[in-house]
Order: sequence, then C-alpha cells, then structure tokens
Amino acid sequence: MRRDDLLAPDGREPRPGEGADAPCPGSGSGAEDAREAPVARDAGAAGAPLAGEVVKLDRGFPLVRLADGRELRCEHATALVKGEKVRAVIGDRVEVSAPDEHDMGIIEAILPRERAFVRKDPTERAVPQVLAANFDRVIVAQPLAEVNRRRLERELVLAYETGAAVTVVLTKADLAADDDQVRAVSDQVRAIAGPDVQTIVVSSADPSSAEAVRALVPAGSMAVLIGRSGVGKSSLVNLLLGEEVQETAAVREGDGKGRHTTVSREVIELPGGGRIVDMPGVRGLGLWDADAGIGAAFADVEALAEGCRFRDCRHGDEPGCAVRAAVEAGELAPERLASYQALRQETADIRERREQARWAQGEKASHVRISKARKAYQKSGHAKRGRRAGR
Ligand SMILES: Nc1nc2c(ncn2[C@@H]2O[C@H](COP(=O)(O)OP(=O)(O)OP(=O)(O)O)[C@@H](O)[C@H]2O)c(=O)[nH]1
Ligand SMILES: [Zn+2]
Repeated sequence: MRRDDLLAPDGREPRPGEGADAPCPGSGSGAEDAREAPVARDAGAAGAPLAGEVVKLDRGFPLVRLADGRELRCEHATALVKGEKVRAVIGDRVEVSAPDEHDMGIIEAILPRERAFVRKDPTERAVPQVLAANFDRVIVAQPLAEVNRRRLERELVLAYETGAAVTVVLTKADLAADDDQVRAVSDQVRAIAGPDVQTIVVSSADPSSAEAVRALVPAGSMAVLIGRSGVGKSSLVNLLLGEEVQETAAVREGDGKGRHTTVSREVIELPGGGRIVDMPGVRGLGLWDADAGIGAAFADVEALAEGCRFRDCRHGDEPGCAVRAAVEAGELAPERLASYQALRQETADIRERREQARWAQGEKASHVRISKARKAYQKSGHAKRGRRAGR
C-alpha cells in the first residue's frame, strides 16, 4: 500500500454508528450474523454509494456498519483490490454498494485514513500491513508483574508512529507482590514511556481501576488496545463494559477447547459513548515507517544525540559521542541505547528491502514494456521487412 493512503485527509462526516446502543457481542461465530439487517437494496443499487465503517473483521468478510446503524457483510470490489493488496481494516470508512444480485455488500472505496496502525507484514519481506484505522488513542497493555521492556519499547514506537495519543496500562496488578512493586514498576515504565504518557494500573479484582482508562476514551473517540496474548486485554474490555462481553482465556480453558486467543477484531461500544478495539493476535510487531515513532519513544536518546560531534553519529566508537558519554556517566541505561540502536537498524534494513523491492518491480515493469514494444514491432511487419532487408 502506498504511504499516501495513510495520510490525513480533510474534515470528516460524522462517524457512522455513533451512539448505537448495544455493544457488540463476543467473537463467537453466528452471533454477529443475527444483527446483519438486510440492506435496502434499491438504496445502494440505485447509484449513490452508502457510507459506512468497518466495525468487525474476522476470518471472513468485513462487517460494515452503515450510517443508519444497519450492519452488512461486505466483499471488496474487484477494481479496488486488483493489482494492489488493498483491504479495508477495522475503523476504515468505506463506501459500499448493495447490488440486487448480491447477498453481500461491495466495498467500492476506502476513504483516506486519518490515522493507521501499521506494522511490517510478518509473512512478507517488505510489505506493510495496516491493522486498524481512524482511532484517537493507542492503549498499550503490559502485565505489571512481568513487563517486557523490549516489547514495550517496540509497542511504544509503533503507537507513537500513528500520531495518536498513547497510554500504557499495567494489568493484573493483583499479582504484584506488594504496593512497593506496583510503585517501582510504574516508575520504571514511566521512565521508558516518557513524561507525556499516562501509566494506569488496573486489576480485574478491582473493577474501579478501569475508570481511569474509560475516562481516556470519551464519547465520540476510539481507542485501540494492543498487547501480547494473555496480557489481559479482553478482561480489561470487560471491566470497561462492566460485563462479560469479550471472552477471556479462563472461560475458554474451562470448556476444554484449549487456549483461547481472540481472533476477530471489532469495534466495541463502551457505556460512556467511547469505542475500543481489542487487537488480538498481534504477536509480531515488525517496524515499518518508524522514524517519527522512534524519535518520540526515544526522545531522551535523541536529545542527547544533539550533542554528538557528527550529525550522523551512530553512537558506536565515534569520537565526541554525547550519547556514549551519557551511558558512561550513568545517565542513560546501556540497554536503552542498545534498544534504540537495534530499532534504528531495523528501520534501516526494512528501508533497504523496500528499495530493493521497488527496484525489482521497476525492472519487471520495464521488461514488460520492452516485450510489449517488441511484439507491437513484430506485428507491424517492420521486423520481417527488416530481416529481409538484412539478408
Ligand atoms: N489475576 C489476574 N488475572 C487476570 C487479570 N486480567 C486477566 N487475567 C487473566 O489472564 C488471562 C488472559 O486474559 P485475557 O483477558 O483473555 O487476555 P488477552 O490479552 O485478551 O488475550 P488474547 O485474547 O489472547 O489476546 C485470563 O486467564 C484472565 O482471567 C487480572 O487483573 N488479574
Ligand atoms: Zn553519538
């Protein structure tokens, strides 16, 4: 997908589905089908496309909520997906048609995204993958008693890169040894996340702990919730809802169906009018465009780097490196510098792969142009005449 697909467009129409009453049920199959109202065929088929928003994505087809609140399963128009790997993602605003002969709607257009959460496609060498669009906040969940610093740094880079507001939620606080551990971990996380990021401690043993999170997702806004499997995202969503809507691991383990991992992505309406997307299955978080994200997540390192003698200092063994000096003076943790350098290297590598891919594609395209030109030439008869003349 082209980068400009992700850029901010103009003013927006009101979000379709805003103020809808019932929260979406869990990811169990079948439940959502019941809510799919048959679309007024003539409305779409008559010409004017219907505005909608992708509110659920699972292994099947996107579920689009139309401006009037009805929901419709959709497939992509062939013209939209031909050649390019364009797919509507959760939060996308789309235009759909509903032709008479189809039992599904057709996504004719995906409107430019105000914001997108993008990672490197884990199955491809140099292809981006958009996971969600048009949200206002990214909530990064980490288990308080087992914070994975490197994963947190990566999650923060990706979250910052979106340009949305960022919050860290430390989950399962009841598993902490004592209040001292809660305070110590919160302080460490604050040091990593930076002074602008709010860090909230929650526990499903204390439902009121989620209040501070709910306050960050006011009416009309949407948050996406990321974090590794089992960190307690679904449990947090249930706390925010005040009821069991998202199925959690414990529920599933109980019925002997093995470890549950949420597979669908859906927009969930919260009681206060805000909306949240539980983003499951985000295991690999390969960086795509991440320069701004790294700059924001490692603002401390970049501020120090201003003092390096060379503008392109890699903070290795260059003379006059202010960053290394800070490490040696004990002002910057060596592992933080190591993370910074590793993430910078990762973006440099992906950039190079993109260049290579672009180059290879350009070569393929010119090959096609040459063989087309050759065929046209041969068809025109010039080739034969040329050959005869050369004899
Ligand atoms: N002790 C304790 N356990 C919790 C808490 N929150 C969640 N858990 C447990 O942690 C496990 C995983 O919780 P989930 O909410 O399903 O985790 P998830 O992040 O949604 O996992 P995926 O759906 O795989 O992405 C379950 O067994 C929950 O009961 C908490 O605050 N305290
Ligand atoms: Zn340096």
